[in-house]
Amino acid sequence: LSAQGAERLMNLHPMWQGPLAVPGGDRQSPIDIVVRKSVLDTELKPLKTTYDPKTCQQIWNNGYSFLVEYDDTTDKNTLKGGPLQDTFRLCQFHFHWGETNDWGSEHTVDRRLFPAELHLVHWNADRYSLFEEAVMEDNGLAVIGVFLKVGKRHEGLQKLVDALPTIRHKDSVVEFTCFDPGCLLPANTDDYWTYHGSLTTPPLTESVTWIVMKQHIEVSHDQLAVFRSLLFTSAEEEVQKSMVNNFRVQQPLRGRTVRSSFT
Ligand SMILES: NS(=O)(=O)N=C1NCCCN1
Ligand SMILES: [Zn+2]
Repeated sequence: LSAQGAERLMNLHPMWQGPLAVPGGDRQSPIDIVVRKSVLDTELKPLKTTYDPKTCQQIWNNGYSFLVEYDDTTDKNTLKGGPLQDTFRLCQFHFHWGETNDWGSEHTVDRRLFPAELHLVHWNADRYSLFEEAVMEDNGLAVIGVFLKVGKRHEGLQKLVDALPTIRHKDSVVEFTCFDPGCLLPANTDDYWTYHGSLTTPPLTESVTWIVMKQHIEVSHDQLAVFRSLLFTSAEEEVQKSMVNNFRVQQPLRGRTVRSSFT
């Protein structure tokens, strides 16, 4: 097995932590955001999100995280502005978290870890007609990252937390409607860092414009504990493994510049 083969295997392993970048990958994610090395870009515009809660369809456990999926066959849920030239459509959001509140996020800020990180995944609907096409293309995707901190209860999140026990096992799906993903964004969405990177789970393609919010959101300890009650394993498997630490290790910056929309 060549080194490259081993790398590919490593990245495909179910609990792959992908310590290595994708072969030849020089824009992999996640990364540590070194604040004093980020470059202010005054051309960066405010983010413009328009989400329609009625287009929320289902919530399911894919064996690595849980995803809330939206109907992306029309332009009902869009992301524009910020560093983006085109209009992007939301297809799903999901989270990454740790087994304790001491770690769990994928990105870090000056090495600071957060207990969890939300990813809102969008694809470029001006250039492509399906997520699957956009995922392979430069500038095909835009993912908003939001850090979670443990504090007061997040009222908007509770409807989602209440659904998690019904999708404990891998591959379980339930209908999930009327959820506004906008309620998970911080109050201030004008301050963010942005850089060109990749998906942090397979296919790890380098097609993502990352937009990482400076302001975090707060969730309660108990809400986050319910995330950890999910399982990586399906109902059939004998040994049940709790879904925790579903984050990728950080990747080399490879000379990339992280831009900031604020000083
Ligand atoms: N964690 S991530 O970068 O969003 N990775 C993803 N991989 C598959 C499709 C959606 N997102
Ligand atoms: Zn993610």
